[in-house]
Amino acid sequence: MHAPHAPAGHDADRPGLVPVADHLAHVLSRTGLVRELEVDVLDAPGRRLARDVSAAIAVPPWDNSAMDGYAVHHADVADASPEHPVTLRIVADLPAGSALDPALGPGEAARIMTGAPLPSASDAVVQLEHTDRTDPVAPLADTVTVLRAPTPGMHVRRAGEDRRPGDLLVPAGTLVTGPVLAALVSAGVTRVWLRERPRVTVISTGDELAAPGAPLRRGAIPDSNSLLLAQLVREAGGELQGVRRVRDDAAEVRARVLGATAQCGARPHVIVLTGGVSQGAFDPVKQAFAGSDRVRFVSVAMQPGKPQAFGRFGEPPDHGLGDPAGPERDGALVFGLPGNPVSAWVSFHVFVRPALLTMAGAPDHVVTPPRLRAVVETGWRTPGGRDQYLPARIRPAGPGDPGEAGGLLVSPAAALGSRSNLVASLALANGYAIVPTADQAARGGAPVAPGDVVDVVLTSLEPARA
Ligand SMILES: Nc1nc2c(c(=O)[nH]1)N[C@H]1C(S)=C(S)[C@@H](COP(=O)(O)OP(=O)(O)OC[C@H]3O[C@@H](n4cnc5c(N)ncnc54)[C@H](O)[C@@H]3O)O[C@H]1N2
Ligand code: MOO
Repeated sequence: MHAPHAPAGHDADRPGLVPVADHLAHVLSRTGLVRELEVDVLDAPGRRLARDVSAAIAVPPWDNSAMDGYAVHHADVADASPEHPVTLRIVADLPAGSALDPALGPGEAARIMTGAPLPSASDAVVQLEHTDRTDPVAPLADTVTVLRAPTPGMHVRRAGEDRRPGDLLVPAGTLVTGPVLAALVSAGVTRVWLRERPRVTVISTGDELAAPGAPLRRGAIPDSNSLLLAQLVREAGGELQGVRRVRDDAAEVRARVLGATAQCGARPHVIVLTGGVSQGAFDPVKQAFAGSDRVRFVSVAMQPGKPQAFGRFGEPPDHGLGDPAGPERDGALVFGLPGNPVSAWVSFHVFVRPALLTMAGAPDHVVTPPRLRAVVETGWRTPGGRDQYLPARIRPAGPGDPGEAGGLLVSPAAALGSRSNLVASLALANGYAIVPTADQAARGGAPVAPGDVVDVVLTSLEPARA
């Protein structure tokens, strides 16, 4: 595993740039855990476990059969073969769900279905294909002839073989998915301690922004960032507290931020702003926090995503203090992301998502997404002096493709390559490629070329089209 967001090589010509890893470390150092709460296990899906969960009952709960067949005494049939078949008397019929525990004397067997509890007296199951009773729907006969000997314990699933009562079932930090829920209910767990979802307010800024679908006057564009970020928040396990659009007016931006953190009820843990963080004459987010030492503006050594604002501001989030002495006491976590849509998308993945996951108690290996290696299919230019984060189409190599079969291939999502305004092409990205500053320098500024190998991070498990 690579170091989290490997540091950008410090570029001598750009002394003001903060390495990506340093900015991320600063963000995470100011990020605490949200509150934990105990809920019914059926309300758990989609949230993370706050505490380890142990099995309350054995899984499986009792010895049972792994095959449709006949429960036997192993000793009775230890020498059975086609040449020396052994005939047993059938004394019981045990479908799955049967509560019976029939006594089996010597020379006796019970017909048994997959999942039915094994009679206490039995120590092996002969699958029906190894008997003379191969018709699964035939009425129960009086006898069965065993043609092949089972091994001792054959086709028996032992009580507790998966988990015994008290065994660790699922560790803290795990997201409750379908399989996790299946494990919890199978192990008799009825209540679990979860982290609440981090509550997030999204605020987009800009005089040019029109409501999605509204007619566009000259100069206007649809406000896509607020929808982009709202959906990314949901996908990262956050709970949307509100989505707002604000004009390029610093006083209004400040009022909105303060208003969000002061509202009655559940205040947001996080406020994500987009736009207005750069050098423009009307950049309202920058002006809204001017003079505040609580929200700082930095230039991060990444492309896109260079201008970033980050800090804590406003009232602390209520009903949500995981640790009252933790960083939450300093107000909501505030991110000011650049307005260019690709910059906002990359910035969310690199800084905001790790913070949301950390708040929810995700383990480090989840907070830091794995970097995979991919062979470049179509090349692209690099910016130089900043780590490049390129929206990419990533897919497994098939027959006739370059690289090893099953290995990953990567291409730019946009035909125009690495430009932070290409919002329409973002739809094709299922991840991003990372070309560190040092690697760009090592190649003397030459473009990334087909056949090169680069790091990629998947943002979706759905592979790109060939
Ligand atoms: N003189 C300089 N100009 C710029 C610099 C710089 O260093 N010096 N940095 C550039 C970089 S890099 C970026 S990134 C952008 C960041 O700009 P802002 O965060 O201030 O964002 P805006 O100026 O408000 O908008 C930039 C761009 O994005 C569009 N946008 C904004 N909000 C939305 C939205 N909600 N939905 C869709 N599109 C949005 C906006 O229309 C602009 O085209 O600054 C560069 N300039
Ligand atoms: O950093 Mo900007 O985010 O290059 O487009």
